[in-house]
Amino acid sequence: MSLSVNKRKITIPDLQSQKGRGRIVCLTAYTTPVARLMDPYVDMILVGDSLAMVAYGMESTMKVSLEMMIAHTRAVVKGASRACVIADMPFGSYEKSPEQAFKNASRLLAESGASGVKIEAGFEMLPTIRFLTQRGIPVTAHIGLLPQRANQYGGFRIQGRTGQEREELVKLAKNIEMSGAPLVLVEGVVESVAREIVNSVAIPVIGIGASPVCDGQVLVTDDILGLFSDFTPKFVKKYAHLSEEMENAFKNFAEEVRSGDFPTMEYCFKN
Ligand SMILES: Nc1nc(=O)c2c([nH]1)NC[C@@H]1CN(c3ccc(C(=O)N[C@@H](CCC(=O)O)C(=O)O)cc3)CN21
Ligand SMILES: CC(C)C(=O)C(=O)O
Ligand SMILES: [Mg+2]
Repeated sequence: MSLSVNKRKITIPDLQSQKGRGRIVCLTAYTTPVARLMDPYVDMILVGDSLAMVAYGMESTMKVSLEMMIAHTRAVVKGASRACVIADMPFGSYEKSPEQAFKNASRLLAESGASGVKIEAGFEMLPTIRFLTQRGIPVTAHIGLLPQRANQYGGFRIQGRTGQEREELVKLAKNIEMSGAPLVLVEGVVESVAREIVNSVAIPVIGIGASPVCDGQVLVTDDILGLFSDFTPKFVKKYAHLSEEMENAFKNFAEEVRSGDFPTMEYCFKN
């Protein structure tokens, strides 16, 4: 059954109840109007640090500040009356220690009204996941392809292709569950590894480029709308081509202003 029949606010436990049932629907949003439009149709809205590349023209997700994440998450919370809002912790705001993570995650939640945070995690983040979840902050752990570590991998590289990577990812997912995380998000892994992860944990696994075996799917909204095209990952399906529509609108406006066709009297005040 879909959570979409619910009228009330979807909570993290509601999402957890979907393990092995319907699929959790998630998209990113960074602004109030976009959150408001998707709210009736999605279970979860992720305020991703992808906003660095999608909304600020930065070349990586590494330059987003906590202040930017707070401002955008607050805007999204305003537009989300039923979807569960989760915010990415920015690079540098949580890796140093569980205490640093708690300080910044609690600020992000308190100042935005989001329901939980997401961090990019390897084994070294397990104590932090435990520290936060034991203190009232539900942490979604993002594993697999970690965009905040692109410098280390030498780009956005699909994970789980070697036997060792595969074993480590499955072990990591199990440890994340044991550390108290309510959800795990898996990005850019081969199908067989995603399947093993989904079957190894009792918490929902939300996938991006991680095959249909996952308990939920997330994509970057600007990608599915055909608004962002600096690059298009193989896992993106375009559901609209808004760039073309916007370009047409800009071109037509410019032409009409230059020709004098806009504004006509119907757009003018008269006394
Ligand atoms: N607009 C946008 N969409 C995203 O999905 C996204 C972001 N931004 N920014 C942060 C990360 C970066 N992501 C990416 C970016 C590129 C590939 C990509 O091009 N992957 C190659 C495969 C490379 C390999 O085989 O190792 C591909 O062909 O899809 C994947 C994920 C996902 N995230
Ligand atoms: C791609 C998703 C999972 C994300 O982390 C983001 O949008 O920043
Ligand atoms: Mg992110």
